[in-house]
Amino acid sequence: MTAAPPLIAFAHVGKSFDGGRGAKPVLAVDDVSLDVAEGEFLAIVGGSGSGKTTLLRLTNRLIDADSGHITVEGEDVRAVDPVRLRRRIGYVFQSGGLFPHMSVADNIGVTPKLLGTPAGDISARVDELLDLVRLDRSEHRDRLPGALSGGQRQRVGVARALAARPRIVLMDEPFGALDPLTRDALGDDYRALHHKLGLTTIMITHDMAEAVLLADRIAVMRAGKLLAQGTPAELSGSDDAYVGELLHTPRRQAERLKVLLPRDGAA
Ligand SMILES: Nc1ncnc2c1ncn2[C@@H]1O[C@H](COP(=O)(O)OP(=O)(O)OP(=O)(O)O)[C@@H](O)[C@H]1O
Repeated sequence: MTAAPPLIAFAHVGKSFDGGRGAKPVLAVDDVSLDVAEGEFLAIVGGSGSGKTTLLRLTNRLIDADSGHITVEGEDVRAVDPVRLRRRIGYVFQSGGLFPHMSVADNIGVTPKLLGTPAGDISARVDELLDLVRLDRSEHRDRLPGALSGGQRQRVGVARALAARPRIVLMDEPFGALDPLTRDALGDDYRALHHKLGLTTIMITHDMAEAVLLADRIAVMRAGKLLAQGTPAELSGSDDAYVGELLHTPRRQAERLKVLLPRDGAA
């Protein structure tokens, strides 16, 4: 039996940026090879400046690689028109990335409108998406992003990313700025959506605990390089010191919490 081809594949991908003012170029992504299978939820974990966002932006050609190849659904991304590619790939930004002067409904409907979808169909799709991300239709449809909580804004960001029915969703620290309860609820809700819609998701997070709880597989980046990849259980057996360090904190916290909170306090 042959294995299914990956839905997204990075092969020896490299990307540098001009360091500016005669400084050395910054090697943001350094020879990264990584496959993401259809239906998989992959978390990319790493410190600030490790190249996570650059890797995500290379996937939908917000920027182009200097070397190597990236394929999405079997096509080399360089052979695909970037605008068409981006319509096939949902993108959720850290702070929602919503247009502040546009209502929730208009924000969610922006891509269907660009695709020439009739107004009535867009309106029905907006309602469907609000239900999907568990926002009350009548309460939220006409609000401006500034009148939403951070968690509600992220829900709208997810709805907008899903509007054109993509098979792939890229998320750049989507829940990082939220309080822990909202973050947990949104993470769980998104994970359920990922399964229900049969999505393939790549999510960036600084938080190894979040990655372990949500993702099927985790890729660890440091200084532009892919240090390790695997299921949480596989990473747990890694002998890489940095991976061990990243796993140490959630492990230690879990052990301390078990002692300090012997009984589940939830109702
Ligand atoms: N447009 C750019 N021009 C110049 N340098 C850039 C640009 N984008 C990223 N870099 C540099 O590339 C490196 C990787 O940046 P990147 O944003 O991919 O890291 P990151 O892991 O996503 O960081 P963070 O977690 O802080 O968002 C950093 O040194 C950054 O300064």
